[in-house]
Amino acid sequence: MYNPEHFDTLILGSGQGGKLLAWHLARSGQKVAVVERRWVGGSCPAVACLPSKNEIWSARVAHVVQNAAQFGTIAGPVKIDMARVRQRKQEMIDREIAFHLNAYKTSGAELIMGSGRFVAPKTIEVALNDGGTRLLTGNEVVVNVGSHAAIPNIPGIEAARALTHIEALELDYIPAHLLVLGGGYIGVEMAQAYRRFGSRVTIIEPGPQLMGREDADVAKEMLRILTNEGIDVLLGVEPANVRGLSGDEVSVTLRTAVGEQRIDGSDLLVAVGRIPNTADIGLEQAGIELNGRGFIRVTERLETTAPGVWAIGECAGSPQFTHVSVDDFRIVRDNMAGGNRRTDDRLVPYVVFTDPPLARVGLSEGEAQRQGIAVRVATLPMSNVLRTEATEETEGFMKVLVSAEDDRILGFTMIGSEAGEVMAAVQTAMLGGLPYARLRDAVIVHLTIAEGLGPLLGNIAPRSRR
Ligand SMILES: Cc1cc2nc3c(=O)[nH]c(=O)nc-3n(C[C@H](O)[C@H](O)[C@H](O)COP(=O)(O)OP(=O)(O)OC[C@H]3O[C@@H](n4cnc5c(N)ncnc54)[C@H](O)[C@@H]3O)c2cc1C
Ligand SMILES: NC(=O)c1ccc[n+]([C@@H]2O[C@H](COP(=O)([O-])OP(=O)(O)OC[C@H]3O[C@@H](n4cnc5c(N)ncnc54)[C@H](O)[C@@H]3O)[C@@H](O)[C@H]2O)c1
Repeated sequence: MYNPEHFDTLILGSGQGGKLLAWHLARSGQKVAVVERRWVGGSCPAVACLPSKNEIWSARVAHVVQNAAQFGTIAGPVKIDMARVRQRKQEMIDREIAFHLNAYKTSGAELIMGSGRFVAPKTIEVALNDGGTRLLTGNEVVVNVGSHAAIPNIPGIEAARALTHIEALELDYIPAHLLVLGGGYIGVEMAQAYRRFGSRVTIIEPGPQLMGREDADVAKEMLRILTNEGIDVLLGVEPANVRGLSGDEVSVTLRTAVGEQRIDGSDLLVAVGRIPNTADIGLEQAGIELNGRGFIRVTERLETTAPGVWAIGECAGSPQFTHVSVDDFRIVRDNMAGGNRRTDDRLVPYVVFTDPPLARVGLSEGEAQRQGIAVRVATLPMSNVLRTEATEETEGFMKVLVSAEDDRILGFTMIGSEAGEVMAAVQTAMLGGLPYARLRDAVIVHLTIAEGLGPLLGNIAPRSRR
C-alpha cells in the first residue's frame, strides 16, 4: 500500500452533520478532509429537503392562483410551466453549491470529490471523480454516507424505470397520471405537489392508512385532505407486478381484498423507504459493524465498533431528518472534545410538508398506549382557531397529550396551517418542563394560529385525585 495522506479528522460522505463537523474542526485548526462522491453538501440541498420544498412551494402558488377567485382575485386561466418550476429549483441548488464551496474554502476543510471505501482501519481509498486515487487516513474518522431510495422487489419495476424522488424532482413535464408507490413522507408530499401542478395522481399504499406511524385520526384527516384535492388513495393493496415504462405508459397490478386490480398511469414514483449506503464500502476492513438492518452499529454517543470511528445521520440509523443529522454533528463534536452527549435523551420533532402540514413532537396517542403511559388527551379542530375564519384554512386539528401523573406535556400533533411553527412553541414548553397550564394561560397574539394552544390546552381534563 502506498503512503497515505494523513488528516486529523477524515469524513466519508458530505452529509448534513458531517460537513458541519468538517467546517467546525477545520476552523478550530484541524486538518480535515471530506470525501463526497456526488453532491456538494449532501442530499438535503441537492435532491431531498430543499428541492422538494422548493417545488412544493411552486405547487402551492399554483393552488392559490387556481383558487384565487374565492378570495376576490380574478386571475384568468392558469398554466403551469414545469421547465420554469425546475429552473427555479436548480437556481436554488446552484446557490447552495456556491454556499457550500465557500464554506469549505473559508474553513480550510478539504472537499475531495470521489467515491471512498475503507481498505484498512481508519484508512479510506478514494476513486477520484476526475480519475486516479488517493489514500487517506485520519486520527478520527466519521462516516456520514446517508441512504438511497429502496426499490421494492416487484416484478417489472426495474424495466419500468420508475422514478425516485431524484428523477421526479427533475421532471420538466406534468405527468398525465402519476402512480405513487408509498403513502409515507415522500409519497404524500409529492402526490399533492403533482396534483396541484395538474397531474391525476394515485397513491398505492399496502398499509391500512397513510403515514403509518401516526394515530388513525391524523391519518384519516390527511386522507380526507388529499382526497378532497382529487388524489386517489388506495389503501391495503399490495403491488404484485409492474408493466410498461414510466414516462410513457405504466401499469401496476394490485392484490386487493377482493382480487386483482390494474391501475394504468403515465409515470411511476417509488417512495417506499430508504436503504443505508453501507454496502460495498469496506466497513468490514475497518472493524465497523452493521446492525441487522444494514445500519452502522453505534452507541448512544455515536461511536461505531471501531475505536476512533464515529457515524452520523441516516447511515447510523438516526431518525431520517436533516435536523437529526445536524444534532448528531453536535453530539459527535462535543464527544470528540471529551464531552458525553447522547442520542437517547433528545426530543425529535418533524413536519410533513403537505398543505396543510402535519407536525409532531413527542408521543402520539398510540405510542402512549403501547408504552403503558397514562395521558390526558385534548383536541381542537382548526375551525375553532379564530385565525382560520380569516384565512379559510379550516382543515385539520391539534392534539395534545398531557401526563395523567403530573402536568407535563408529553406529545403534540397538529395537522393544520402553520403546524411546524406552532409545534416549535409546544416543543419549547416541553423542553423547559413547563406545566401545561403555563402555556394554556400564556398571552398569545390574536390573530395567530398559535392562539389555538390556549383553547386546546383548556380542553385538558383536571388531574383525577387518587
Ligand atoms: C425527497 C426527500 C425530502 C426530504 N425532506 C426532508 C425535510 O423536509 N426535512 C427533513 O428534516 N428531512 C427531509 N428529508 C430527509 C433528509 O434529506 C435526510 O434525513 C438527510 O439529508 C440525511 O442526511 P445524512 O447526513 O444522513 O446524509 P446525506 O445528506 O444523505 O449525505 C450522505 C452523502 O454521502 C455521500 N456518499 C455516500 N456514499 C459515499 C461514498 N462511498 N463515498 C463518498 N461519498 C458517499 C452521498 O453522495 C451523500 O451526499 C428528505 C428526504 C428526501 C429523500
Ligand atoms: N418532511 C420531511 O421531513 C421528509 C420528507 C420526505 C422524506 N423524509 C424522510 O425520508 C424517509 C423516507 O421517505 P419515504 O416516503 O420513502 O418512506 P416512509 O417510510 O415515510 O414511507 C414509505 C411508505 O411506503 C409503504 N410501502 C412499503 N413497501 C411498499 C410497496 N412495495 N409498495 C407500496 N408502498 C410500500 C410503507 O407502508 C410506507 O407507508 C422518511 O421516513 C423521512 O424520514 C422526510
